[in-house]
Amino acid sequence: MTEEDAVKRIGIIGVGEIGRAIVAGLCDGADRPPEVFLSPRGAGTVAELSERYASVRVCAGNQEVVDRSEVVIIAVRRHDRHDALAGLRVAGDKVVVNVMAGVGTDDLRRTLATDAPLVRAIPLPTVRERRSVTVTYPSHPVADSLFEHLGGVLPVADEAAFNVFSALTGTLTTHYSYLATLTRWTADHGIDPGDADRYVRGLFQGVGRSLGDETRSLHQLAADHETPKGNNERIRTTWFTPANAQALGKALDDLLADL
Ligand SMILES: NC(=O)C1=CN([C@@H]2O[C@H](COP(=O)(O)OP(=O)(O)OC[C@H]3O[C@@H](n4cnc5c(N)ncnc54)[C@H](OP(=O)(O)O)[C@@H]3O)[C@@H](O)[C@H]2O)C=CC1
Repeated sequence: MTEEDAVKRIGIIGVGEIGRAIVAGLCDGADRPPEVFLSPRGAGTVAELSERYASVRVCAGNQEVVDRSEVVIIAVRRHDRHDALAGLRVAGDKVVVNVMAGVGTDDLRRTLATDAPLVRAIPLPTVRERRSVTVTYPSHPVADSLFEHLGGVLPVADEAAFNVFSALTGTLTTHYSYLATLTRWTADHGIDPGDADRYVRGLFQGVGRSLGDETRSLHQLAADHETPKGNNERIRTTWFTPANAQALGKALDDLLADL
């Protein structure tokens, strides 16, 4: 994205975990950060962000966020959306980016009663370091260039495809819990919990790094880490059985049906 293309005024309604990560991604170390306008809820967080970044300002209310911005990012929790948004006036020349999981475009259009383009997006917390590949639908040049700047953008063809990616992001904390379970098992066998924690983190940081090697498929990476009849093959085939894989697929299907 060139400086000329860059969105210059970005509003965020709902400044919690993901809102704060987006602000950091936009402003941290940026030569010419955009002006960012924040909704006032979460007074401690927004005050801290406006102190840390000169281009960030806290607005008196959500309508002011909309009025000052070219792009408005909606990042409240799903069940807070009516309180946060009902009655706002959103002119047709704004672009609204909806990052709320499980809130479709039709639903948001009813709440906002606007003709403005509405774009759904799935930013991940790594937008903070400008390393999230953000899925968007529908593709919109302004929203796509915003997320391109935050680590990359993956526009998809329809809302059904968007929901498939959205379901995938629901597996993240399971992954952390899997690692915590390995650590607990290690400590249960008499290993110092600090050593267990450090070792498990190190093991899987190695996995994270090898995922960066896109010349090898995921199956190839697995095969490269596995000795025939070795320990990895044993755990994979005795624990991650076809029934286990099927149960994971079913949990994802059930989630998808609710999105
Ligand atoms: N966390 C993540 O990794 C991701 C989250 N999302 C989506 O982003 C949304 C927010 O998630 P997350 O950041 O985790 O949630 P948080 O609870 O951390 O943040 C939500 C923020 O919205 C604020 N808020 C509530 N009501 C209003 C209102 N009426 N006007 C303005 N702000 C309001 C809350 O303030 P208060 O604390 O005072 O209630 C809080 O600061 C969710 O819909 C989620 O699905 C999407 C992608 C990734």
